Amino acid sequence: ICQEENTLRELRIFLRDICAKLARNKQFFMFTKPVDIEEVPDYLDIIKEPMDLETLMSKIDKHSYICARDFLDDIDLIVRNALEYNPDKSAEDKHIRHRACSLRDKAYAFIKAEMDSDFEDTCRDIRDKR
Ligand SMILES: O=C(C1CCC1)N1C[C@@H]2C[C@H]3C[C@@H](O)[C@@H](O)[C@]2(C1)O3
Repeated sequence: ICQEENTLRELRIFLRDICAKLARNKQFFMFTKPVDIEEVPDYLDIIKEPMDLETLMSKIDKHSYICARDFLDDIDLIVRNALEYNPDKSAEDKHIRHRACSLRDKAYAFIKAEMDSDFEDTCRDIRDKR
C-alpha cells in the first residue's frame, strides 16, 4: 500500500546514509569491496556467502531490505566471514578481526542512534506480513 511504500522509501534513504558512512571510514576499507578471488583462490572454498559494503549498498537499491534487522544481518555476515577466513594468531588476522568487530559495533550504534524503534517495528510488521 502507499503508506508502506513511503515507509520503505524512508528506510532505504536511512540505510544508504549508514552504509555510506561505514564505507567512507578508512578503518573499514578492507570491507568495501568483494574479496578478490584472483588474489585469494581458496576464499570460496571457505566462505560460502561473500558479502561487502558495496554489495550491501546495491542490495538497498534493489529493495532487498525491508527492515533494519535484515540490513544488520548482512553486516553480521561481513563480520562472520572475516572472522572465519582470518582466524589465526598472526598480527594481520588479529587486525582484521578487530576491524570486523569495530564495523559491527559502529553499524549497530548508527542504527540505534538514528533509528526510531517504532519505525523499525512498522518495518518488521510490513516484512512479516509479506
Ligand atoms: O577476508 C579478507 C578481507 C579482510 C576482511 C575481508 N580477505 C582475505 C585475504 C586474507 C588477508 C590478506 C590479503 O590476502 C587479502 O586479500 C585478504 C582479504 O585479507
